[in-house]
Amino acid sequence: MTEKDKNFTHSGIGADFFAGKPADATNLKDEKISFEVKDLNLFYGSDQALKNINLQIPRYRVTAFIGPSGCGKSTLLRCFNRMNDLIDICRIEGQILLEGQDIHDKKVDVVELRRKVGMVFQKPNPFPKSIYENIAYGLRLQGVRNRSQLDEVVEQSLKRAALWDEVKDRLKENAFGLSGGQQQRLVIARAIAIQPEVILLDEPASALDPISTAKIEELIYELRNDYTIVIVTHNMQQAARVSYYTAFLHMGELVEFGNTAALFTNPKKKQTEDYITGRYG
Ligand SMILES: Nc1ncnc2c1ncn2[C@@H]1O[C@H](COP(=O)(O)OP(=O)(O)OP(=O)(O)O)[C@@H](O)[C@H]1O
Repeated sequence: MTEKDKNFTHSGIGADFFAGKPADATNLKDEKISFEVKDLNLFYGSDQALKNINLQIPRYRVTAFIGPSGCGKSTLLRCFNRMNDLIDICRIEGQILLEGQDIHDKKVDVVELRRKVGMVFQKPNPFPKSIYENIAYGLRLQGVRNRSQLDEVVEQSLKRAALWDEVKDRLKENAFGLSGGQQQRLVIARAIAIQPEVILLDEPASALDPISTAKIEELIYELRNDYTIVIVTHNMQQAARVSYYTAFLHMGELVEFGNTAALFTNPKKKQTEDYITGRYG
């Protein structure tokens, strides 16, 4: 370990953490891109929360957003499925392209955008329905009535979310009877059931105990090759464990974006280094 690497042990993440992981296995320029953010500025009333963000989110990779409280991580995440549309005082300038299509274009159906870009929040939010109906809900909205088709999707989605074995004998029970960690995996299964391309995770494990957190992290790892995943996290170890790319934000600006191992062991910007070594945040 070099002298510089030793500096990173404050956050518990040093070069050792990444031993064996390829630091620069893939360059961003070689990736297919899901989202492209161009000159994005976002205002809540007269307060600017995001400043001139330019960013690409690689397809079928896990990208983590890290940074101190209030730096704009959740705000940026909510831009990707236009959840900020629901906030009256929010105004956006710039462009966000999903697979080349401007998501603010008049032709874009927001309901369809949110089907393609699913979102999971900090607090699990199952519907007050049975476990089965939570998963079947989105399909029923799409007009699927065929029972065996619904059964199949429910089973596959719950398996994909690593929950099937725990709930297969109680599918008719209310989802509120599940533990917090199980509810969060149920919500992820509900998102998976309608075949999204992207899954946005806003601090998905911060309300969970360590064992449930580990299960969510394992699940993210399992899903990483089939979905573009963007995760907001306060927990740098979590970002280091689950993500392939990391974006560090500070006071509404994107300070640094890069391969996670490289960003944590060899940050290019002083602000990033200060944050990951625990000097502030
Ligand atoms: N609905 C809103 N109305 C007005 N201001 C908001 C709203 N949501 C967020 N903000 C402000 O925008 C800034 C960025 O907030 P945001 O929640 O995106 O940051 P964050 O990095 O996710 O923070 P945290 O880690 O604490 O969740 C903050 O100054 C916050 O007060």
